[in-house]
Amino acid sequence: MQAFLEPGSVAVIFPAAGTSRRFGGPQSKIFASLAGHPVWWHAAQRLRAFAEVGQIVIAIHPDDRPRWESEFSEAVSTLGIDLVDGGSERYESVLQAIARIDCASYIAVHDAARPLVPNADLQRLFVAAASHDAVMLATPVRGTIKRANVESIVQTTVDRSRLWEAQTPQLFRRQLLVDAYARWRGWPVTDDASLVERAGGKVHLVEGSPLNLKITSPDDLLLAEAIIQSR
Ligand SMILES: Nc1ccn([C@@H]2O[C@H](COP(=O)(O)OP(=O)(O)OP(=O)(O)O)[C@@H](O)[C@H]2O)c(=O)n1
Ligand SMILES: C[C@](O)(CO)[C@H](O)COP(=O)(O)O
Repeated sequence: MQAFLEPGSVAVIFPAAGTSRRFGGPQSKIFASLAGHPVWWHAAQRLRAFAEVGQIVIAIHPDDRPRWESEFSEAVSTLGIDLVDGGSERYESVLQAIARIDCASYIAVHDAARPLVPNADLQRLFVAAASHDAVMLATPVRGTIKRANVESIVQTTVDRSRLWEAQTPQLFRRQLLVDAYARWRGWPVTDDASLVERAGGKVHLVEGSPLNLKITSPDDLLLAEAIIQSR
C-alpha cells in the first residue's frame, strides 16, 4: 500500500527576494512576463494545485513589497499566500519564511524563478516524501563536465556518471530542516539540501525534467516561453 502525505501537510516556501544580477533588466526576473503571467505566478500556481500543499509563504525583496501589495494583491489572495521580507542571501530568505510557517509536517522550498516544474515531477516528489525525510528534484548531468583553472584552461574532465544538477522543490520533514538551519554556522549555501547533508541527513534524489529550468538569464526566459508555446 503506497504511503501518501496528508492534505495540507506541506508548507511551501518560495524564495523570491533575489536581485536578478545575472538576468539584468529594470525589475526582478520573477516579475518578468511569461505567457501573460509573472514568472513567480506560474511556480506558485503549480504548487497550489496539489492537495498536499497547505500554507504558502513567499519571501519577497522589501523594495518589492508595494508592488506585491498592489499589482499582485489579488493573485496573492487567490493563491492563499503569506508574504515575508527576505534577506540578502537565499538562505536568509528561507529562514525568514520558516519563521512564518504555522503548522506543517513538511516544508518544501521551491525557487520562485522555476516556473515550469512539471506536475508529474511534483507528484513523484510528494510520493517519495512519504518514505524519506528529505527529497529533492534533480536532473542527471547530460553534457561533458570540465574543471578549469582561473585562466579557463581545462584541468580535468569530470566523471559525470554520478553527477546530478540540483533543482527545486526540495522537501523535508519540518523539524529536519529547522534543525539543519539551527546547526548552520554561516558557510556558503546555495540550496537547502546542502544544510541537511552537512547535518548528516540523507537526501534522496528524485529525477526531474530539464523542463524545470531556473530563470537565471534572459535566454532562460526565451526557453521557458518556447516550452509553454509548445504545449
Ligand atoms: N537573497 C535572495 C537571493 C535569491 N532568492 C531567490 O532564490 C531563487 C534562486 O536564486 P537565483 O536564481 O540566484 O536568483 P537571484 O539571486 O535573484 O539571481 P542572481 O544570482 O543572478 O542575482 C530566486 O527565486 C531568488 O529570488 C531569495 O529569495 N533571496
Ligand atoms: C536552489 C537551486 O535552484 C538548486 O539548483 C540553486 O542552488 C539556486 O542557486 P542560485 O545561486 O541561487 O541560482
